[in-house]
Parts: sequence; C-alpha cells; structure tokens
Amino acid sequence: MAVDHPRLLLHRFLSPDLCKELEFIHRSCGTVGYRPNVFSTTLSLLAATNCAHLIIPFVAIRERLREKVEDFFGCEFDLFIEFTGLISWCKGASIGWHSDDNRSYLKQRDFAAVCYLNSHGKDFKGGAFHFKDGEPSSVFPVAGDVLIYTADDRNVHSVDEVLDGERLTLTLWFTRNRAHDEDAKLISHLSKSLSTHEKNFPLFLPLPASSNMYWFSDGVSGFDIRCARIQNFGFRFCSSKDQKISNFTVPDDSLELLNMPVRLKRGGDTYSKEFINSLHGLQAIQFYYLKASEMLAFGRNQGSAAESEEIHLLKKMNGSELVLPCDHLLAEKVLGSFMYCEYETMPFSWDDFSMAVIRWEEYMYSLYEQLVMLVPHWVTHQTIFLVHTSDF
Ligand SMILES: O=C(O)CCC(=O)C(=O)O
Ligand SMILES: [Fe+2]
Repeated sequence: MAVDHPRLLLHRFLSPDLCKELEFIHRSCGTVGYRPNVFSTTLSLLAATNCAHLIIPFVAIRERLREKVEDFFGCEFDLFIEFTGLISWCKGASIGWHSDDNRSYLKQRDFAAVCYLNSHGKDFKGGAFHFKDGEPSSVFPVAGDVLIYTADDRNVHSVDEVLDGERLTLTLWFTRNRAHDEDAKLISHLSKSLSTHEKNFPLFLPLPASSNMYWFSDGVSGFDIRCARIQNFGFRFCSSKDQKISNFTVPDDSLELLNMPVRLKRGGDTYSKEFINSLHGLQAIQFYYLKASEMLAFGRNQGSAAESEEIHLLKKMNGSELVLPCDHLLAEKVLGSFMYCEYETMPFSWDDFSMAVIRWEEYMYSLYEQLVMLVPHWVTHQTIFLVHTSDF
C-alpha cells in the first residue's frame, strides 16, 4: 500500500444485479440531497418512510465493505459504519478539492468507500474522480467498482462536473468512534417502529417524507422529484376516484396531492389501480423497469390463472392529471434523458405492468419478512449483520 496515499480501487466488487437493485431503491425512495443537484437515499430515510425493509439489500454489501476496509487498512474489528447512502449527482453537480474529514463535524470519519453503481460514458457524461496526488490519479466510474481511501488529507480529491445523465454511487464512511455508529441509531429506530407498527397502515407501503424533501429548485423554478422520475418513463400522476374533483378541496399546497391516493396515466390510458400515494406508484413503475427484460420474457403466458384474472380486472379508464407546479422542462434538463434512451424502444404493456405490481408486492413482503426475522438479532448484537439461516 502506498503509505503517502493509502487507497485501493477494486473492480467488479458489486454484481450488476446488486447495482440495479440499489438503483431501483434510489429512484423509488430518494429525496433532494445535501448539496445542489444531488439526490440521496440514506438508511435513516428508508426507516423513516416505512421502507425499512429496503435496508435488507444493503446488509451483505455493508458487511463485505467493512471487512475489506478493515483488512486493507489493518484495523480488524475496529470500525463502525458512520454513514451509508445512495447518492446521485445530476447535471451541474461537482465538488472541488477536499478531504472527507475536512469539517469539524466530520472529524470522526476515518475511511471512505465509494461504490459506483453506474458507468461513465454509458449512463452519464463528466463526473470523473481525481486524486490531487499519487496513483491512480483519475478514476472513471464503472458500475460495480469500489474506491476505498482514507478520509484524511493524504487523499485530497475532487469530482468533475456531471454534464448529462445521473451519476449514482453507494457511499459509506467508516469511523473508529463508537459514538458515531450508524447501526446503533438505526436499530433503536427499527425496533421501536416494528413494535409500534400502525395497525391500519399496510406493512410495507411507503409513507412520504415532508414535501420539501422531494422539491428540487434551481432558484427560478422547480419540480417534485417523484413527478420527474415517472415523467421520464412517460407517466403522469392522476387523481384517484376518491378525490371527487367537484367537491374535493385542493390543499393549500397542491404538492400535498402527491401524498394522497393517486392513479397512473401513460399516453391516453389511466390504470385503474389506486396507489396509496405517489411514492407507491413511483415504486411500481421503477420495479417494472427493473424487471423489464425478465418481464418481457416471462410475459403474461406463464402467469397463473389467478393472476390473469386479477390483471383483467384492471381496465383502462379516463383520469384527470394532477395539476402541480412542476417545471417538466427543467426536470428533463436536470435529470437528462440519457438513461431512458434504452427503454424508449421497449414496448410497454399494461398487462406486464400489472404483473410487475404483483411481483413488487411479493418482493416487498419477502423483504419485510426478512426484516422482522433479523431485527431481534440486530438488537441483541447491536450491529446490522447477515444472520445465516442455520443461526435461527
Ligand atoms: O462520488 C465520488 O466519486 C466521491 C464523492 C465525494 O468526494 C464525496 O462525497 O465526498
Ligand atoms: Fe469526498
């Protein structure tokens, strides 16, 4: 290891499927981030929005990363994870020379691990990573690769401005300071929320954070990230039948409509299923595109009779689009149409979409079941880890 610049670049550390799954989580749950033109999905956001089951796909990779960092820097069993988050940078985002512990409130950070979930040149333009000194001097993100470095001034680095598309990473910081252990805070939150789960609220349906967390603004106009994400796939949110427009009073802040039941519209069709809120609809759409290739192969033909019946009940109808103060042109400019090109030629089918909604529910439920099984073990050991089935 270079003593002056302790760092490591690992290729293909994450499988393509895991990269896609984490991308699905970010595009279904992410909020506006801590800096301009950045979006983020932290584990505490997932826990706070009734999506704690979506922490499950992170568990194994967090464990592998911690082992790798401890091993490489020779500090076995010494590290706590301080932060885990999916972070995406869209057009205009960049960061100048800095080290990751360069603020008084960041001093606890000892090491960073940045996992690239999509690729430079394919999914976005710009966004190359540079170290000020030492080798490698530049890193061009490739999905699956991980960059590990110390958070101190031996690894001063920068990221070029993103010029198009959305650059996505899973970023972790590690600390030797137990007081900054992310797991302890998450476990206490999870055990409380599982024991006091609202009886009337469906187990794994998303509950939105406050509307301003989804609002992207460039200072002149803005858009809601949930609307922007579905717009890029050709969808719009519609009012649900329960919102009788004639006597329905629009809340003062019309964005609150996104927290109420909605339907989805695409082209001239409105899908008759009601989603509990816009995040629920957004998750279904993102899941359809996550599974798109499988879905096309699997298709309607192999669905069970019960499923086919359910699908036929979901007829198309007329729906009125929600009137929201979203600047669609800005959304397209900021998020880019880069990644959506590959989907443009893909035929869309409502039957396949219905199948995706069913599969989404099964997937969420299976994650929820795993969470319920795991949390007591996490509470006992005060750490988030993979419990092997033989240990149950
Ligand atoms: O995403 C990257 O490549 C690095 C980001 C970074 O430097 C930071 O978040 O501090
Ligand atoms: Fe950094």
